[in-house]
Amino acid sequence: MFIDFEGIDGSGKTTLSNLLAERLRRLGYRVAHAREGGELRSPIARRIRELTRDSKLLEMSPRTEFFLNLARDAQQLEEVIAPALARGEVCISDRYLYSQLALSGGGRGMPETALEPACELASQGLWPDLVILVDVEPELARLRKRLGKSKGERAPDSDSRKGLAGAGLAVRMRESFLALAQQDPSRWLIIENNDLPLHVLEQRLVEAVVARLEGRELPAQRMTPPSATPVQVPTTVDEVEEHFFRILDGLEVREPQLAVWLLGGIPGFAAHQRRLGFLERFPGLTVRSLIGLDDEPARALRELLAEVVPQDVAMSLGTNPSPQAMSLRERLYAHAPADVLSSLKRNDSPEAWALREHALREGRLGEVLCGLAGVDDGPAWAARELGVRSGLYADAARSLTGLGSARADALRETLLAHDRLAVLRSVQGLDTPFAWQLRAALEDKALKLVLRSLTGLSTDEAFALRERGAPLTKEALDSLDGLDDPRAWRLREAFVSRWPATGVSSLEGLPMTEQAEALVLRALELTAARLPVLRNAYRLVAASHMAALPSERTPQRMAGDGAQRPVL
Ligand SMILES: Nc1ncnc2c1ncn2[C@@H]1O[C@H](COP(=O)(O)OP(=O)(O)OP(=O)(O)O)[C@@H](O)[C@H]1O
Ligand SMILES: Cc1cn([C@H]2C[C@H](O)[C@@H](COP(=O)(O)O)O2)c(=O)[nH]c1=O
Repeated sequence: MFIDFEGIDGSGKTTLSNLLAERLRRLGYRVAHAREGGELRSPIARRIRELTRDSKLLEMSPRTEFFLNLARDAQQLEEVIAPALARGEVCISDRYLYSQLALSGGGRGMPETALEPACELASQGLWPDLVILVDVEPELARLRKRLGKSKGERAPDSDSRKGLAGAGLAVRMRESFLALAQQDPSRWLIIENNDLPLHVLEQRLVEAVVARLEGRELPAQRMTPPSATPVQVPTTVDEVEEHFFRILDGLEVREPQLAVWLLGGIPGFAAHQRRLGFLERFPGLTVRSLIGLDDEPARALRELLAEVVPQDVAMSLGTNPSPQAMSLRERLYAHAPADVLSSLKRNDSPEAWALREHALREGRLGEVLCGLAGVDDGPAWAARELGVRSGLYADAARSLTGLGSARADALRETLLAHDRLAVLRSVQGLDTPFAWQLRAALEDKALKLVLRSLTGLSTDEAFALRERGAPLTKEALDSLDGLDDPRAWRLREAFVSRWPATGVSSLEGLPMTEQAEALVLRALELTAARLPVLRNAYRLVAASHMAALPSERTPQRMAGDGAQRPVL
């Protein structure tokens, strides 16, 4: 029997397919997993995969990508899947040709009728007996993936071609997978991976697959969580806090690390109380959740954990340039040099330069460059030039972020030949001819980064680009953070139903006016107050509570962190 796992990135395919293989083996079945632990078994397929992920290959067309992906699946089929089936084994695959239909069809917009014959050819008529669609809300999948990366489970792949089109691609792929499942209900089994602990999903999955292996019928196509009490949605922003912590209580039992992660950047007493509850089990994640916060409890927690998790403490400082943050960095440097140096962006104080000079004497040029964004003095330029001579192109490009001078653009021109995406990232917030030319050249190749580079811009050109991008991906709304322009409001209101969590987070930095409240409540209602939206809503509510406190009690927001919200 051939069992294929499908679903968007981060949906849980690798986790669940590995668990199933293990359980079936323990039950005595002979099982071959074509991608055990996430690694494709065929070396040729692995080489093709590298090609499809290479972020230098921005010109790869959707058709080329489709044929390469087919080649990868055809090779896995011939080298691994077909022989395992011929030996009479149960063969499990983590993605197969359906992924290519969903990516190239739903995701990239190629006509499915044209794709199907090519898939048929690649499959040689061999299609899975059972397809398990691990269905998850894309925002939740993104959160879990980010958390996994922060725990070091996965290598960071910010510079893979994957994801360059923006988070909207996963939303379209999910819709495609669900449509494929609907067209062929006897072959597809849908497992929702939103609210159930892994061990429960695993058990249900094993029972369903064993039923199929024993020739019994599958219970139902959709394995839905048992309906709990009717969903309650906040009807005023004052109810958001209670709802958020109630949902967080449930999550704390199932996925405690995700619960800590969701506290990222939330100010106020209630969130600090929760952090204390997590401190012992997850000190690193807990201190990281202080990003953007500079109140007394945040400072005390950092002091407490400086020796225990120095890297996380350094990260949690963001780019705060306060004297207290600088003196903590001096203590942390010996244990977390890269994170300390990276947190010196826009900081040209003598203390920051003392740290950089120390690092340069230790040969840490690349790490120094990573924290030079926005610094425009002589020593910064000397470091950049040395970086280029040493081949540190991406780091040199990073160091240019926020600089709009002719000198910065001249260096960008040089760096373009080496790393276009790094240069694109460096034009964030710039309204220069160079920045606009680059955006135009890369709009169809790296829409996510192009849209992100608009953060803080309110020109007509920036809004025109956002309007083109908003139907495709949420990053068009991300770049509205803090903008109170009528055009920003029109975009939020038009697209909050498509990108509800981002519609809410784009209100960051704005007062909680009636218009903002209405948008937040609409997003909550549209999504039945699902976690990613509820979490973003609570972050706004908590910030507005802080802003309403009498000024002597108002915890300071981190200076220098105006444009920084935790990447969740
Ligand atoms: N129900 C769950 N509870 C807790 N963590 C989960 C759950 N489902 C998935 N995860 C976590 O989410 C992350 C993504 O899961 P996984 O790697 O299995 O997804 P995937 O679909 O294989 O992703 P990709 O296609 O990107 O490789 C992992 O860190 C995994 O541990
Ligand atoms: C570019 C891109 C691809 N996918 C899908 C389609 C492919 O079959 C697989 C390859 O990825 P994997 O890491 O080897 O599983 O992923 C996608 O989901 N999103 C993308 O941006």
